[in-house]
Amino acid sequence: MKNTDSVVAQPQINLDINKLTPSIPHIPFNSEDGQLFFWGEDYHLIIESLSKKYGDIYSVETAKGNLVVLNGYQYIKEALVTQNDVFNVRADYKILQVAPQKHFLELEAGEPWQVHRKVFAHAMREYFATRWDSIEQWMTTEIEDIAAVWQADEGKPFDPNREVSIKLASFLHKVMFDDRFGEFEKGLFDEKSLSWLPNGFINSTRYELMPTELQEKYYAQYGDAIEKFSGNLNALDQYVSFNVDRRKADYKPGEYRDLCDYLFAANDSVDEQTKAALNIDEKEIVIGSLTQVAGAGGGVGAFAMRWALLYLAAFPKQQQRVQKELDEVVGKNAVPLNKHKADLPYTQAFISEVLRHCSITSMPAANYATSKDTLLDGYFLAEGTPLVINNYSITRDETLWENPHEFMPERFLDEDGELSKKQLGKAFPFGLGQRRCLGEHFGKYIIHTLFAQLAHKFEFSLPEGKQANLKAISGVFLVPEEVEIVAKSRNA
Ligand code: HEM
Repeated sequence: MKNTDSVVAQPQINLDINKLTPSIPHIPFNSEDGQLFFWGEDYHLIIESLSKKYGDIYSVETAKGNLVVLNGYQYIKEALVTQNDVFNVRADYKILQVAPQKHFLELEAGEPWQVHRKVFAHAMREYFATRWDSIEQWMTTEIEDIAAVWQADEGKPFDPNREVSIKLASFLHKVMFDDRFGEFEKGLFDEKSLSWLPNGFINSTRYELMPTELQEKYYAQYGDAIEKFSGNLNALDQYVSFNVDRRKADYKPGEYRDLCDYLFAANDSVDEQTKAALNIDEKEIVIGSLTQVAGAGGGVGAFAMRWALLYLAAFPKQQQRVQKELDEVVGKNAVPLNKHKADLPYTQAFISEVLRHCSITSMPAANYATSKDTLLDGYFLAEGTPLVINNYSITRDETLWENPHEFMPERFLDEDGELSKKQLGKAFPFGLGQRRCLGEHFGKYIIHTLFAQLAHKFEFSLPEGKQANLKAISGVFLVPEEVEIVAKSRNA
């Protein structure tokens, strides 16, 4: 036992760490910049421009307390990687606490998140370990269907979103539920629906952080996006729940037909006591996981493809180089598959540069918060401080990229023309740290395969007399404001 005889009583000193550390540059709500932060349209550009004035860390006054914004690779890396045990929980927004979103893995925190992430990752590993050949065949079939529609409409300007969204959703449906999209599923989603998700989330959080007396005015301006955001999440949830119930009816433990069955098994692998203590159940583990697959894989995958085809049309010389590489490595009449990927450095560099330049994931999918008191570069952040992580700033960080505003696929190649690991290590479209995307490998597969097969089949251009418009609708994901391209079959 410890001898306490010699311990002398120490005088009590109450240190207020808040007073001992420098104060974070602050933007009051009623200042011009505060109003810009809350009411402006291009959120990613606004938070970026404020960082030029206030620095890479600043705070914004809200009706619920201060919100801290982190910009630039150094701050974001220090928070999400070095202090990943502190910057790993979610901010306390009402919009995130209602079903269906409260079941999504990315919105959970603490032990329920850890358990959910572990079993979801395990289920995906088990599923993908044996399915790659079939997956590649399903994907190729869906892309052939896309191509048939575009060939029939050859020469007419179009937005690739419709065919890509529906066929990608159909592919994911096969992965999750072992059959392709039917007319019923197609009817559930309209082609533009997922494009509303990105700004809906930002507008919902800004609405919650406003003083009550201003919320009505805010709603009049942004309510449409907020309603569509919730409506689309509900549609996604209904679609997944309906199919999970259908698969559950004839699920046989030990016989795995699809990813849904692996998730039933994952749910069974967590004992009931643990689930009860953590307040998680089958709704989180099966439906919450599959909603991520459908929403993230389908939504972000289609956004990425819209951008990628737009960049091909806007940069014809670079498009020719992609196609030359595909023809030489794959062959003019063969289909680009996963096995070719390693021999297609320029094609991969082009995709990496699209994701960097369009800054597809300009913010993490949900706002972060701190799990305990901490210091960041000497600044004090109390437990529960809500944060906005400005990933867009990494894609424009001049200390990382030469001429960051220019589109230059070759920046991802080394002097031997191979993909540069060093450059890839500075781009984070799938996030950083403990909460990095769980579907990164699969997400990359989806983007690469769709891109390589479509670029191999078609030459894309802008409609006659039209200038490239690379402007984005702002949100947690950046989506193109408008895409209109023309496709010409390369095999004609
Ligand atoms: C298609 C391209 C995709 C991109 C660009 C992407 C990007 C991201 C990003 C930026 C995050 C947020 C990281 C953070 O909070 O800091 C994220 C989270 C997540 N993504 Fe993806 N994602 C994609 C596809 C997928 C797919 C196909 C799946 C599932 C199969 C998936 C599952 C998840 C999950 C579960 C999380 C939450 C992780 C957590 O909170 O622990 N994603 N993703």
